[in-house]
Amino acid sequence: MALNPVLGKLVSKRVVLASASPRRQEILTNVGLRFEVVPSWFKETLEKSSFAAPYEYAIETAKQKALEVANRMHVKHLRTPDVVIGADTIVTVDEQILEKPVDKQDAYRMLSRLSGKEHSVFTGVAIIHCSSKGNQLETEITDFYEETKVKFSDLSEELLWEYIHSGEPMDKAGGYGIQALGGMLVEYVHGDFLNVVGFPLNHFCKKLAELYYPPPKHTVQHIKHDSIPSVDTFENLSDGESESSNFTEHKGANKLDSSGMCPSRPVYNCENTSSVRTGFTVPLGNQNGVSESAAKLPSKILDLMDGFKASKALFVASKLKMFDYLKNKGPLKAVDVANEVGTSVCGTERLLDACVALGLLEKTSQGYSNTDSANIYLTSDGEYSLHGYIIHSNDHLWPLFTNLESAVREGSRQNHRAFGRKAEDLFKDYYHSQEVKQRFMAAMHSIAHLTARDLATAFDLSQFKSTCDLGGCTGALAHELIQIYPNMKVTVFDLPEVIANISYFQPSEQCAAPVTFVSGDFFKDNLPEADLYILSRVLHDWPDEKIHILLSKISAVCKPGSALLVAEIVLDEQKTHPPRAVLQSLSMTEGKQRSGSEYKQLLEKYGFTNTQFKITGTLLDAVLCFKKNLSP
Ligand SMILES: O=c1[nH]cc([C@@H]2O[C@H](COP(=O)(O)OP(=O)(O)OP(=O)(O)O)[C@@H](O)[C@H]2O)c(=O)[nH]1
Repeated sequence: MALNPVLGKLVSKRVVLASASPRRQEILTNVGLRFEVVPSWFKETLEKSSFAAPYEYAIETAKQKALEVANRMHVKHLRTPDVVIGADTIVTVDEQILEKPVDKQDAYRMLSRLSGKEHSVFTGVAIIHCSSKGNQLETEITDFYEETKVKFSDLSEELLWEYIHSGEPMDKAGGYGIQALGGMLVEYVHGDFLNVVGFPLNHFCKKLAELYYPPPKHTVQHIKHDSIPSVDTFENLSDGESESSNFTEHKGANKLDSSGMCPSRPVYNCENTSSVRTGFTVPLGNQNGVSESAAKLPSKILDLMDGFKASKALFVASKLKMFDYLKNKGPLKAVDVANEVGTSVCGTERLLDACVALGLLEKTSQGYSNTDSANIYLTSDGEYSLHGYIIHSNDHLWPLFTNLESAVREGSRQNHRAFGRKAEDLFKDYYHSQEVKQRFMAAMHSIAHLTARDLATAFDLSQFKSTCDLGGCTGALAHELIQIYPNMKVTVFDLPEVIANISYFQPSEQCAAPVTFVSGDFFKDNLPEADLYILSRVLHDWPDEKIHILLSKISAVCKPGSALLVAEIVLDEQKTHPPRAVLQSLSMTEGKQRSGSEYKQLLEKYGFTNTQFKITGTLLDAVLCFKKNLSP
């Protein structure tokens, strides 16, 4: 293994990544580095004009980020790390430094500036080796930077705004994420791709190699300056020599080669690109009988007009368990499915064809069969089955949405219209009718199981010895936590009616440490003791008075340094994205969805600080905050 030895040098050290960037965490995790994440509190406010070159600014910011964490850990937490890594990514164009956009207008300004041009992405990295002499923190700093050139195509206004509304630009230098949707804007990349994403892994490994394996003089000529030494090279080098702390400062080791901004040619415009959906043109006869390419079909609007039909087709096929039959017995002809399910042949054929059109099924001369996604997500026993949530959507949400107009007119829940009962009675029903109870739990379990891994790994939670998932229902997240953190004791706290029905949802293979289920009402009863509390998909459901009761109770039992992990969809600051959250709130009147700053404010009110966000872009985002230390 030629790759491991460099990073292997860090195995026995307490390594801290002083960054909240999920991309940096991912890049380093992917290569097997073990580290704690302690995001830096250093504000990126250094005076840019005081630096001769942009990379100097990025390096200095990276250094300050890492130093802040090293100092904080040493002084406040009395834990001196061995190595702290800090990084800062910036974009430069027209001699201007662009960081993360502060709002959508700012993102627009940045992206329109980058449109059609080549720009540079610099990531400054600081590697700080720490030691404690007496009470003093001693540091040895190594830093470097990497430059990558990126050229954007010409971006149309429509594309720019669509991209901005996706929410992707907001936490990214220069307002784009090359690793995701932003990749569509890029014509070419010259240099290290990962440097653009936020961490120049290759250069980092070379630096580690320089630090831990400084070449003895006689071998210098055998090691290419810009190569990561291979195993052979390592074996030829003496560890004893390299182990000494002869870390040198490599300040601004490379020079900015040129500004290299060349004017661009219009090459790529989404309006003309068939791979990007903007609608298509149809020839229309004009008044003179001459056909002209005129009206663009508004494909988005047409899709929305049909959306409810597609949803209902999915719901009905799920309710009739067609995906289950096809998984077990497919491919099947429509008549066979109809016989299995007990439905009409003509109706079944239409529904199956609709599912093919929607990409849920495949149709061949042998009959209909499930797509891979249908097997995984739509069958009731699929690995990540959404069946429970789909049935909940059909039986519960659909009737509520049917009464949306009345909800908007009256500003109130429509349970009485949809179900002939008030909301509270209905909620009680969930726990009185066995069928409704199972349906509701299956729905919650579907989403919890699907999102569990993302949530459990959104932050490094290994510091917490005990966790309590409040309203954790079937324990889907709890089981995942134990898989990932085998030393963690996890308790699920939920209503007695829920706990009584969890057995069906337990994994067949038990983890090393079983999840503990405790029944109680989190608004009334004492909460189990824990270092970390979790509220997943709870806060959005309740009115402010209830949230006040719940957060006051959690705050009261949390010791300083304990934490609360909230899993919700976090709205952007305009509160219009992502659409899933905004649409979900149409059926609520008591609870509400919140933006990042609203969550931060709410949590601070109950003594939780250092709020960190992980916007996953999937079903749930994660917010981690810590109970404030008592003032000395
Ligand atoms: O193509 C991409 N370009 C940039 C990014 C991400 O952008 C940010 C850059 O911001 P910064 O260096 O200040 O880092 P933060 O996220 O604020 O975290 P710190 O706690 O380290 O300050 C960075 O996250 C890149 O990953 C991208 O994702 N794609």
